[in-house]
Parts: sequence; structure tokens; C-alpha cells
Amino acid sequence: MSEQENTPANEAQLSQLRNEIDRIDNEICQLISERARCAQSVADVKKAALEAAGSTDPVVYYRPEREANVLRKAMSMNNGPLDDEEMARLFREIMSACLALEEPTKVAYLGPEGTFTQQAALKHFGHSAVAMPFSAIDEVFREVEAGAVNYGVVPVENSTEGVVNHTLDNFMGSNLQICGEVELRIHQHLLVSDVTKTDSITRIYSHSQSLAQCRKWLDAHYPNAERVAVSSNADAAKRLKGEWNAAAIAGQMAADLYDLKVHAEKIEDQPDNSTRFLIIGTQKVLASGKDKTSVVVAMRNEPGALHDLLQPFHVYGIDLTRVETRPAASGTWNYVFFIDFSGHIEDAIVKKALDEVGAKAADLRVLGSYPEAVL
Ligand SMILES: O=C(O)C(=O)C[C@]1(C(=O)O)C=C[C@@H](O)C=C1
Repeated sequence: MSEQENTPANEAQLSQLRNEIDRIDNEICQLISERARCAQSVADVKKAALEAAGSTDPVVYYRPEREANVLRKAMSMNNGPLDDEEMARLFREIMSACLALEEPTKVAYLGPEGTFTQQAALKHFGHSAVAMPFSAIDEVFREVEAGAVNYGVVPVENSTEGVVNHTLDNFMGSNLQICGEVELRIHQHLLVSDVTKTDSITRIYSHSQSLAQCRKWLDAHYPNAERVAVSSNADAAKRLKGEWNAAAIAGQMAADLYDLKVHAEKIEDQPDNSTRFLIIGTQKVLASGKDKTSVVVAMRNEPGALHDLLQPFHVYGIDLTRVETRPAASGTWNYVFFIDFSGHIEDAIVKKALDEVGAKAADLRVLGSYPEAVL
């Protein structure tokens, strides 16, 4: 029934409920303002603490461990009807606005605009952060190193943008820390523009990894269309305006940005397709109670080297979440291992395990301890 067809009884009910919503909105508004004033006071305390210590270092306003716990609490306080993730997303945005009051947070991400990495940056920092696209992972690292931005967001795991190794390689020559991680479910859509003749699609643009992720779907639905690999999904989306016989595979952000229609949604072959991104910065993050640590270890190429290296983790019952091998850049040793595990660098058993790993390794560098992704 449309609104015009409401009976007088319905109208009365509706207006009573809307009055109730207005009253609640008013309360929410007062409470958000009260919270924002608290965040401003927190900023003053942070500044004063640094001054009292005689430090000239910049004040660190963003506190990943606190943010993770605020979000975890929002999820555990929630009794529905909204689901926990939805509730946490709302708090994510409130906190993002509060942090922006303390300091506008500049975040560099692997662009262009409309990529999944931008989506990951906004998911992690909320929409009050100033997110800036850069065209290469090295550039994101450089911007953070130079202090031109506060943080960077780069993809690290899963093939979506095909850049995992590039991110890992950048850590080898950098002193940056990992301050957080973001996990994103990747949904690929077939996008068309207002000039596309949808029954005459003969060319489909996307990043090679996205084409690969949708291979079976494309074989079934567009077996004869030419698949054209381009530099990013956003680039694929951008090309559609002038081509009536083309479609693109990309995410919702690219569809919104370039004003495209979703012709077929969620066409990825694996329904649980997801990508993990890292937040890089210069700060060491305190323990949140549920953390991960990433290290890079250099080893000589000897039989059993990896087994020996991993043994202390096994002995102390530390859960390894990822082990990657990369050839070393310098000739001093042969391989480096990127290892992620559960726990924080300040945990006693993590310290013990890393002491033992360090004794066996040619080199060991802690890339950072950071809260496990909440959302
Ligand atoms: O608790 C702090 O340190 C704050 O600055 C407040 C707050 C928040 O809004 O809750 C804002 C930014 C920080 O990243 C963490 C939390």
C-alpha cells in the first residue's frame, strides 16, 4: 500500500511512530555531540601528555587498539534487531567523525578511485578520513614514510589486484610498521553504462585477477566475448562510456563512481572471495587483547631451515596465520619468510618464541603487532 492510500488509523499510527523516532533522533544527536566533546578532551590530554614529557614528536591521535575495542564492545552490547556488524559499522562512522575532530586523518591508498583498496580504506577509517589515491604500492609506502599522509592502505593477501608480493617486497626496504588489517569480501559485478546494448556485449574489461575470479561465470554467460585485461577494475569501469558493445567487471564503488548499472551481481566463482589489506604507518600499536603480529625473517638456504624456524611457535602454542616465502633482495641470505601469528609482541610467550627464532635467523624484523580485523 502506498503512503497516499493510508487509512486515517494508519496515519495516526505512523505519525505517532515518527514522533517517537524524532524524539530518539534528538537524543542520539545530543549523545553523539557529547561523545564528540569527550574526544576533543581526549585530544587535549594527548597533547598535554606529550608536552609534559618535553617531546616534540607529533601527537598520535589515532589509537587502533582502542578503536578495535570500541567496535568489539558495540558488537557485544548489541541485542538486535540490527546485526552486530551493522551496529559496529555505525560506531565506525561515529568514531571516524570524532577522530577527524581531533585531527583530520590523511590516508593514502592504492588507487585509482573506485578500487577495492579504497573500499578497504573507508571500511577501516570511516568516511571522515581524507582518503587519497596513489597509482603504485611503492608510492603509498613513500607517502607514509615522507609523513605526507598519516597512514597507507595496501592489499596483501588474495589475488584480487595481483600485488601481494609487491607489498611484501616493499617491507624489506622500509621501516614502516603494520598498524592494522582489513578484510573485505570481494563481490564482482558485471557493469554496463547507459549506452551499452546489453544483448550485444562482445568485449569485457577488467583487471586480469578479476577476470580469472569470474572465469566460470564468463564461460557460461559470455563464452564468445573478448576478455580484455586492464590495469585496475576502476580503469575497466571508466572505459565503458564510449563503447556500446562493452561491459566491465568491477565492484560497487566503481559502479557508483562512474554512474554504471549492475547488469549481473556477485558473479565471482568463489562465493567467499575476500582480500586482506594492511594499514601501514609509523606507530607501534598497543595490545587490544586480540592481536596479530607480522615478522620478516631472513634465513640461509639450508635443509630444514623453515622447520627449525617455525619450531618455537609450535613449542609455545602460537597459532601461525600465514607463512610466505620470498627470495631475498640482497645476496647475504637466500630467503626471507613473512610470518603472521596470533598474539602481541608484548605477550610473554611471543617474546620467548621470537627470542628463539631470532637466535636461529640471519635477521629478524618485527613489522608490527596490531588488532585482528573486527569488521
Ligand atoms: O580514545 C581515544 O584515544 C580517542 O581519541 C577517542 C576515539 C573515539 O572516538 O572513541 C577516537 C580516535 C581514536 O582512534 C580512538 C578512539
